Amino acid sequence: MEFEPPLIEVFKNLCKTSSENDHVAELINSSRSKSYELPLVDLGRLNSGQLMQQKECEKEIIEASKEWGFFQVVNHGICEEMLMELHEEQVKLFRQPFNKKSSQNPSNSPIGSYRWGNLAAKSPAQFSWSEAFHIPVSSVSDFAGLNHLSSTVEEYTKLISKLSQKIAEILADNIGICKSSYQKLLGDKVVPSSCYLRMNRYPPIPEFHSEVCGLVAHTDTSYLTILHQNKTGGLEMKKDGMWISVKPNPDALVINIGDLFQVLSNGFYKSVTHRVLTNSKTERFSVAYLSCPTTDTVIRSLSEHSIYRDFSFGEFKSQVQLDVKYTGNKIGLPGFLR
Ligand SMILES: O=C(O)CCC(=O)C(=O)O
Ligand SMILES: [Fe+2]
Repeated sequence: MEFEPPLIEVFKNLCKTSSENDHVAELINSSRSKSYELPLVDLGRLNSGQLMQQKECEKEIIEASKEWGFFQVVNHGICEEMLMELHEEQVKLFRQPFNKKSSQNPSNSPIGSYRWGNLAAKSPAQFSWSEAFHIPVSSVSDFAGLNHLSSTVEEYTKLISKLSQKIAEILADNIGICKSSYQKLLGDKVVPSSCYLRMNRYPPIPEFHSEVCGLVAHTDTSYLTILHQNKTGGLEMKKDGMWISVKPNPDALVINIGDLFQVLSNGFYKSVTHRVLTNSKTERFSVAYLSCPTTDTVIRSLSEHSIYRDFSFGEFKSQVQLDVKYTGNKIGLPGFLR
């Protein structure tokens, strides 16, 4: 099929050249993961006009961010029709010929970039059986034009940006970031050119390779990520050393804490490792919105006893890119401890 990236060829080569081939199966162990229900938060209460309900909802968001780093939300203000249209546009986007998709590849392109597999992978265990478009929010409209997508993608991005800001305000307020500091740390710094929409597609994988990840284990380089997943499961998060699968709920969006909120809160909120498993029968789609600041933003906790040294977001991103290039893996926050 002309839309499929040549994942199998690259993966086979990686298997040939890698001595770790025999150990891939150790990494997945998908049959041992548990299917828990993540905390489910009804956001309808935030605008109910009832102070008690609003506070209760905020408390649940804070508790889930602290205990799980992951939660699902319903009554988030994005209607089912829009989510269905978003999905259809996404299918259309990925059904374009591979050559056209990969021509949108330059990583410094302001309009967005296309990734498939993981060309930095040093072993099969580091390979991601997926393709993705990474689009700065400020370029969503140009990107949609270039790929003949409807205005739904832009409308979705506007709504999800607002939702992300609301959740960020609640989390920041709880860790003592007052309105004026919030503006300096997040409000003025989280702008459309620094936030991203990541559209992911996970093609079905031949059964004999089912030990390969759709997306290798990672934490998100963001303040917050809000994810819409289609009905095909596969997302797993790590809790207490166990992989837990995040069952798709058609009414819900998945929110997870990224590395930057973990630093801001000095480890109170958890940026949790997650990954995506592959499926031999059905393809999976997801759209992740990543809220990020401008590269010059200094990331620091307000605590006097911060466990992380101060760093700019640009420095953090560059380090992540270097680590992936040289080791095949993201190291992330452990490299920024004091
Ligand atoms: O597809 C998913 O469920 C997860 C995607 C993800 O973790 C990411 O894009 O960072
Ligand atoms: Fe992620």
